[in-house]
Amino acid sequence: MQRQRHLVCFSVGLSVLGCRHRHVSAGRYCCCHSRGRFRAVSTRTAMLTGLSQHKPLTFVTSNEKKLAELRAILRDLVGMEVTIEARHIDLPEIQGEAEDIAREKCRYAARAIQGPALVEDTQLCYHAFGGLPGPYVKYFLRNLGPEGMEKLLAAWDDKRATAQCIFALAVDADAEPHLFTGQTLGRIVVPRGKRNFGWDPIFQPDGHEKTYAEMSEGEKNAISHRFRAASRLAEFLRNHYTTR
Ligand SMILES: O=P(O)(O)OP(=O)(O)OP(=O)(O)OC[C@H]1O[C@@H](n2cnc3c(O)ncnc32)[C@H](O)[C@@H]1O
Ligand SMILES: [Mg+2]
Repeated sequence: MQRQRHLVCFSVGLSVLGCRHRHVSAGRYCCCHSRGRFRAVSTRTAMLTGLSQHKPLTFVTSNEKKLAELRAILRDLVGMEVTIEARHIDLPEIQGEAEDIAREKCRYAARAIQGPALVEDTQLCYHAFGGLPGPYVKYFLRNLGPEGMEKLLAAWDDKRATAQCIFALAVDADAEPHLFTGQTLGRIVVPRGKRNFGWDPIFQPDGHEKTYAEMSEGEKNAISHRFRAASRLAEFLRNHYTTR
């Protein structure tokens, strides 16, 4: 079947500002920069993703640091020229497995937006605790602070932890979310470094002498759980929004 080309809005929430033409193969045209946020895709792709010119993708989060990191990762590391506008909606988070929480959060966001929605859920999983606090880390952190979260492991020799990030993307209000997961292994240490983002001061990634909080933004973003998940998300976006 011959694919017809037409313009599809990449997003308003996640809009293309410019284009490095990485997605354009020889002989094909690119319209990324013509109107700022349009690019050519095949009608088959457009139908597949469910995204259309009238349904922009929006990142829904209450966390400004997540937003800042995602923006920097996509721009600096993954090479996607994008700008992201977040919508702050207090999304209900069910109890259960991390994947189910992310999916449900995404369904809720997509229904609230009435269109394509991106959400993210982050977990910090202590190996000694069988993965807890995992998706409930926000509540542990709020009540115990980084010091208390480190002390939780005082009686355990095993200080290992996995930082995990799950992006969930629903291409339409009623679509089943796609998940993109990234993990970074490390250990829980006595807090060191800046105190401006969650549990960063107590997480020291394997192979590094610094905690996340002691690293520069660039250092953390190059190895983080969020970077790994965002790379998979970017791959999906490229595959579904690029000129072929
Ligand atoms: O609105 P949402 O996107 O849900 O934002 P949130 O802050 O509620 O985030 P989560 O539900 O995913 O809870 C994760 C907790 O872990 C914290 N967190 C998330 N990513 C982190 C990172 O990269 N480093 C340190 N702390 C992080 C975050 O501040 C929360 O306290
Ligand atoms: Mg949350």
